[in-house]
Amino acid sequence: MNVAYLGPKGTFSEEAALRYFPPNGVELIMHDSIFDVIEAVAQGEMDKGIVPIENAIEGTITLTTDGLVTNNVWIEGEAILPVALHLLTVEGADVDDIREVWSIAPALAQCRNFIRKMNAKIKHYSSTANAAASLVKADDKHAGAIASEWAAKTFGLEIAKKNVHDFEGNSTRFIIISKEHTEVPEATKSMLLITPMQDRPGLLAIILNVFSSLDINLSWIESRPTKKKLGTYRFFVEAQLGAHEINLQKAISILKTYGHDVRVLGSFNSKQL
Ligand SMILES: O=C(O)C(=O)C[C@]1(C(=O)O)C=C[C@@H](O)C=C1
Repeated sequence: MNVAYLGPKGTFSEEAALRYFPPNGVELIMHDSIFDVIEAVAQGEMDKGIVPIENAIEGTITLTTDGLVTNNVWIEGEAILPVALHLLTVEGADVDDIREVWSIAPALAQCRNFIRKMNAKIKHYSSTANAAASLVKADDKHAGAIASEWAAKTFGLEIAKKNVHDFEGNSTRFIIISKEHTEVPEATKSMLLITPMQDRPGLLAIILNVFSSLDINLSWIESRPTKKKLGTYRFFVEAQLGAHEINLQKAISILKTYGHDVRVLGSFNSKQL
């Protein structure tokens, strides 16, 4: 079995993949972007993929939610990884001389206050590890990369400042995706994508009422623009109930009779890494 993840070597995605999948019989294949991972799974080039969907500080990783809208993949698992971000520099660099901080957007956002205090500019890379690798290549003493301890070791960089994320207890939630709809019979969570038929007063309240009236607890709700007209949205709704449960099926059919489009994106269990 092959598993796609965001590379290069040394990303949090790689760490999550190594901790989630058993070592035997699994080949981890790195990809250049989160979107490439989702697409490779949707097109059947990869058996499975692992991508970040939510961070405790920054919230939703919209690259992933948008990828789920446009690609037909199935969420079969969830894994929560503790995330410690550090400022990495090349040997001999002085933290006081750092003028630029490099990383992937969600990691930069998790250290926003720290970077502001440093008075540094930001530069975007496709992953924390890509920023670290680019720093080694550039050998720039005026730049630092926000990445993991594992990335520091992998690329031979120094940890100039430890734990630079703005709030303690940082973690990122990853989803495990596949092309096939593998039913997990004892799944305790499901993810739905609801595209309302048309806007009307109390639309979201009406949708949420369907779940509360069936005693279904929701653990996550996120709206994303339809990208067709300003002010129109789709809703990602995560329920604490497997897709096989009768109450969830009832909720889906009620929402459909209201005319809303409902896609079940997956049904899964959560794992702490
Ligand atoms: O760049 C990486 O190391 C990733 O695996 C991506 C990513 C993300 O985009 O959220 C994953 C976990 C952390 O939140 C920071 C970066």
